[in-house]
Amino acid sequence: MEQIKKALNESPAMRWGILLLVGFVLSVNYYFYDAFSTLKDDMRTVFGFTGTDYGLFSAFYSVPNTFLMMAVIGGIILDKIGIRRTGFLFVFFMTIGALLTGYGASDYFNNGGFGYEFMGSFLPRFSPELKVMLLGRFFFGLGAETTIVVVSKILVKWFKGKDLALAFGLKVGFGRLGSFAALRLSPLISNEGTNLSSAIWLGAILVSIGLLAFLVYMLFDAKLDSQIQENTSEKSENKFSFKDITGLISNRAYLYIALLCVTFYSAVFPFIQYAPDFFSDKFGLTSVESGNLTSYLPVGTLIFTPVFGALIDRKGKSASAMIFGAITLLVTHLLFALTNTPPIIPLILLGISFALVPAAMWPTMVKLVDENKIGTAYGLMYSIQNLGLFIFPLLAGTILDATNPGNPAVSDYTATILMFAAVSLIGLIFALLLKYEDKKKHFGVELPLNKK
Ligand SMILES: N[C@@H](Cc1c[nH]cn1)C(=O)NCC(=O)O
Repeated sequence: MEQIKKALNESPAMRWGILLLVGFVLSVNYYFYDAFSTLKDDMRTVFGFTGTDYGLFSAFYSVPNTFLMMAVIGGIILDKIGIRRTGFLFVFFMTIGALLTGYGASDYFNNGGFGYEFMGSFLPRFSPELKVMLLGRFFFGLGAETTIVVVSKILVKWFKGKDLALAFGLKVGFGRLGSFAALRLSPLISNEGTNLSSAIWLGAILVSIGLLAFLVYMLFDAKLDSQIQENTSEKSENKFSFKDITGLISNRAYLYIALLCVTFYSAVFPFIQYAPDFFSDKFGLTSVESGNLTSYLPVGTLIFTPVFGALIDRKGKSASAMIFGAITLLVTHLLFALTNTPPIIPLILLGISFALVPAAMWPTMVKLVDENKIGTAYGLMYSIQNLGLFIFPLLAGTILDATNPGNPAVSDYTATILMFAAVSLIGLIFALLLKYEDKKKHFGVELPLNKK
């Protein structure tokens, strides 16, 4: 009788070790994504960026994923050519993008370094440093989003049926750790703009170390694949068909989750990109104080997303959790916009929402889609989500400039935050529709994820 070897993913120590490794890749990804929010005012004083320039820089992350559909293409490539090759390619893009952004913000470039003259020779409305930073943000976004899809597939591969929601919660936690570090370190290093480019370079170096970590992961992935093939003598052949996409969007439950995803995150991530500036303008805090205050958000979610994930593994109730999280988000923005409640209170509410919805939303996908289509499903969801991550930072910057003419040092954010409240309300409607659809079609969204 042929002996079945114990595969690497059967070992809990290996599984959690892998989570640590790919979690690091996510941490540096989120670090670079969030490294700029506390630098908004420094970029205004050093580079002369307006609210719209900042919004454009923030939004450029999403251009490849929305207009070139790169996250969905990345997901399709992932299902077709596998984790190692796709992961390497997209972590590499993310690294190139981070290095390019650092270059655009560097003193060397801004003192007439390589490419400065050329970048100044077209589109004079945009400064040379903004143009290079936009290019960098473009490549960073192109790589970073598909990297998250790759990491999600890695977790499904190693954890399916074995604390998957907890693993997803911890994955999100690693991302939040990166955001926390960025919110704390960026303003400290930048020191009111005197070391602005060093603050950005630190992020670029961390992303480069993330590329090395992914190379290490690839060794374990190859080993696991060889074991799976030995044990099952199965060859995984995954042909992409457009029916995969049409199949996904004709599944209403999938569509509602994707629409909740775009609305929920559009009311959270773009808000965070402006939160430090909002806190200092509305509550008179310094950039370090407002960065520290904002950083409580990722810290709270770092702890609570895995806790909620573990609960969902055991008790289920994912759709109800998404509804509750969406209501909490709406209340948060209304408190921020219309009251002078001490900001820590709405921030705690935002933390609950920001922990609950991701803990429930991401692992629910295994209830709706087969594992060999999961990359495409996550990729499509990210591409749809990126449309929101493109539109809303820009819209926020435009509303901010329109309601505060003259690029003042202190701005009134009421209209901008009310816009986020309206988006949260739409998200709540999709969460309710998801629960209704699940009740009708019995996908089991409300059931626990762990196998009995
Ligand atoms: N598509 C990402 C966006 C992001 C934020 N920071 C870095 N990337 C996303 O939605 N992540 C899911 C999450 O809950 O963090």
